Amino acid sequence: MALTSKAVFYYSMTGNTKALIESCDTTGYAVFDLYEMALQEVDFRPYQTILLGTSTIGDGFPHDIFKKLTAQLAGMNRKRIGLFGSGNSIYPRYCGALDILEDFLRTRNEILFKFKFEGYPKRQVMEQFQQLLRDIS
Ligand SMILES: Cc1cc2nc3c(=O)[nH]c(=O)nc-3n(C[C@H](O)[C@H](O)[C@H](O)COP(=O)(O)O)c2cc1C
Repeated sequence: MALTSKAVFYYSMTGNTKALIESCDTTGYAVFDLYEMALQEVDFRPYQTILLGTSTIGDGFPHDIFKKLTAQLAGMNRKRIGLFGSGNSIYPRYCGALDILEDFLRTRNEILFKFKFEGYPKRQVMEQFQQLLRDIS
């Protein structure tokens, strides 16, 4: 697989983050639902551009699966990364999972965007995200 290829890896608890990615035309991207995968099946290495999606739980954290993927995430180097995910602004750390992932990944990789949205994605949110996907070469 070419190193220029693109992939989306996402985890969604109640389907909001999943609904965003499913609303978009993801032609050109390999799309992986982390909920459906065994840990050992997750491999970021073949992809140069990686979109990571997660909602936020706890007190502003990504889902546990990302903790279990720490070694793989730490191994990411010179990737182009986009972060996206749903949250709820009644919590003090709105979509904090994305901030944590950004902090963890930004020194070794290029962060293309961080796209936070509230609850189930509205049409405008879907359109904005679709545009982001189109803008990534
Ligand atoms: C126990 C719990 C903790 C949460 N903590 C946060 C939080 O700290 N920050 C936030 O923005 N949203 C938080 N949320 C809201 C979810 O991220 C939000 O409902 C989101 O839309 C779920 O998206 P998903 O269906 O893609 O998993 C929390 C939800 C639950 C159930």
